Amino acid sequence: MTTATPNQGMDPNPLLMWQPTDPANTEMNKFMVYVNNKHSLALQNYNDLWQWSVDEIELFWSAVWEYTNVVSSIPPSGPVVDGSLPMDAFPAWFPSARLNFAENALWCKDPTKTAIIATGELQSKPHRISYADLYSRVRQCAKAMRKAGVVKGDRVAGYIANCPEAIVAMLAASSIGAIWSSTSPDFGTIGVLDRFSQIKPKLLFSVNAVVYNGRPHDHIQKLNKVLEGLNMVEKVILIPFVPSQPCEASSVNKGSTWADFLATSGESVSTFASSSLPPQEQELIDFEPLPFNHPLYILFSSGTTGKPKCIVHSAGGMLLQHKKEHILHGNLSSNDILFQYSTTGWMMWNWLVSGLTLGATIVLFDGSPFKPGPSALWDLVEQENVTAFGTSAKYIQAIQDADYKPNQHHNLKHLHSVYSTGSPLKPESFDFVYEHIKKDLLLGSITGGTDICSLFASHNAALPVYRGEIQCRSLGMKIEAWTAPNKPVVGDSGDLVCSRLFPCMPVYFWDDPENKKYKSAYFDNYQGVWYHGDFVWINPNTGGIVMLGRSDGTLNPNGVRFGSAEIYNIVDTYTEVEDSLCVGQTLKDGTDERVVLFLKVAGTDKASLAVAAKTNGSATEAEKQVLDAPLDADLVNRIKTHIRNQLSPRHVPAFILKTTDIPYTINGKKVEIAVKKIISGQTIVPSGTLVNPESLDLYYNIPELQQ
Ligand SMILES: CC(=O)CC(=O)SCCNC(=O)CCNC(=O)[C@H](O)C(C)(C)COP(=O)(O)OP(=O)(O)OC[C@H]1O[C@@H](n2cnc3c(N)ncnc32)[C@H](O)[C@@H]1OP(=O)(O)O
Repeated sequence: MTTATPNQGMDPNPLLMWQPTDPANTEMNKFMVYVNNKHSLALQNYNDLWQWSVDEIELFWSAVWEYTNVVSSIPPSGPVVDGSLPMDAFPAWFPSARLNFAENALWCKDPTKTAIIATGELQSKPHRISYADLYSRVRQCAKAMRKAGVVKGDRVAGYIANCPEAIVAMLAASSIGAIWSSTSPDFGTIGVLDRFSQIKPKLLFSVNAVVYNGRPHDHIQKLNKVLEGLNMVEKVILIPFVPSQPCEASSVNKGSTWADFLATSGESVSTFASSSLPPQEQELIDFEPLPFNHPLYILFSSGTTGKPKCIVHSAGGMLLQHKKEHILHGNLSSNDILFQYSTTGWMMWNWLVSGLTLGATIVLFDGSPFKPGPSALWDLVEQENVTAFGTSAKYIQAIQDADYKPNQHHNLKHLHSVYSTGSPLKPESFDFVYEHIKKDLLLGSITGGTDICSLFASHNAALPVYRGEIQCRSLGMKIEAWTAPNKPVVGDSGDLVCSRLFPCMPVYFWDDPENKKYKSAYFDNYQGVWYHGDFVWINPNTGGIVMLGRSDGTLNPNGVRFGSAEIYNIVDTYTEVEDSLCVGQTLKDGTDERVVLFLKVAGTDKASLAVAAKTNGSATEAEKQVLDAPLDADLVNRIKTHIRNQLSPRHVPAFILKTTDIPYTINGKKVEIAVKKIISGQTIVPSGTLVNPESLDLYYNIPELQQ
């Protein structure tokens, strides 16, 4: 466990930015009335409700199941979970129930209603798919998957753009009980192989090309490279995502086009065959009735060592948690049009897809949100009457920096919520949203992560919004700020922990038979209590939350999280580089960071310096010469290009700088957090566990990192 940074500047009396006009009419308050009646309680406010939800987890989650109308082939009976067990016992939830995630996503009462609006950069007009149409496409795709030999538990992967076919394939896989996993086309070969080679997918869905930043990028070449390392894939299904680009099945190994693949279902289909028949009048999908804990998704999170963790999320956990978040916290219903800017590689994509389980319309966008200009997403909000608009703190900052004021150009009358995630939303961005987007809306700063594929602290349509704060701890999530084991604090900063079981905990990590990796990822710091790796501050007055940054080495530039191990795996292949250290530098306003990669070039270690000292005079002179010599520009460019091509453009460090020593602990671990703090402006007292504490001096006041 780590000591929290001091809670400088935290304001226990933040400015009130917005209040709901009719809180009694929100789903949150209606739910409170529902549980009061059902369990003869007298809960008065959100705080009471939250406390009850984390004290009585069995009653709470069972009430969420009923209130949000989960569709199940066998409804739950008997115990919900053994709530007395520690979190790292990973008990089964709702063991008697049987359900299917895809069935829940396709249940919409009005089949003519639009399920998906899909668009993106350089696309002339949005593509619309009704619930009836979605149902028939999922049926065809599921039949084709079964024909291809996909069975329960198989992995089906997407190296895929944010397009309707990704959702069709995901729902088709989950209707069978296969497990879906996706990564976005900006990922390079190693990034994809490090992920998919671990989970061994049977089918791979992909696209011919993507468009980003105003131009098409061919995807086939990258796809073929990836396939060289994925010989377990039996079929690759190629979607003609960019019509102007070639899309030949023969251009990839084991390739089939989307249309040819669907045709193997035996149904006569065209690529976008549309069906207006309601599901009950169509041939029905054969939904597998599955236990609550049956795997739905595999998501990836990379750390400071080794390959990315393959986090397996359950169908029941995702369904119940996302329904709780969308319906109770977001006050969303089937009348809503939900947009979230995301790629298929971020968990917000999974979160968006769950909007289908409410019967809402979801809006997909693929490409740069700034092309052809900063109005791109706002045109969409206006044209499609988007009611809830999800984006990142970084995006809000970017339009603010561009001095783009959406309310001067757009009629946003249908918009009732804006969500922001990825990194903390700074107080000035709250001012910007209320002044230049819309006065009367719920600004939900939300936080959670890939590890839970959902939220720990979130929006709440029944509560006021205070400047700089996340509105509340989410129902059923017993999150606290701990300064030591079992020492929760309020009004002071601490480690973000979650100390009670919740149903969307990962069911397991892939290929981790004794849950060793799983336990060490979350339960090593505080025995049996989920440690999330963030610092947090809880306001005693408002109950709001402020996120204070990572307490581990996770990198988070522009709201895109990844681990330093991915960078080390690349840099380690360079013989010119003896060692490296990759850390984030928190920017002055504390809300974003840039990645800095330090290289210790071969020949600059202490022994070599001593040799140089003999030849050149004093050791310090030799050290000075080595330090003063600039890093070879060609080496820097090669590493940057390598990272860009093999991981993704989003992984490329903002700075690659030279160092002569890298701090290590006596256990042989690179000391990332201390260096991160130093380059972010803090002074560190070296811990006694360092082998070379003097090396930390090299990281103070580095000129390049002062602007
Ligand atoms: C609840 C939770 O806690 C959950 C989460 O956090 S989930 C994660 C949430 N995170 C986010 O939403 C991330 C937010 N950030 C962003 O969306 C983007 O950084 C941004 C839209 C704000 C900025 O966009 P941008 O300026 O275009 O930069 P970015 O999108 O990062 O692109 C970086 C590079 O990748 C390239 N790129 C991106 N996608 C590409 C693709 N598909 N093909 C080729 N290149 C691509 C870009 O061209 C760019 O290249 P250059 O460096 O040559 O310019």
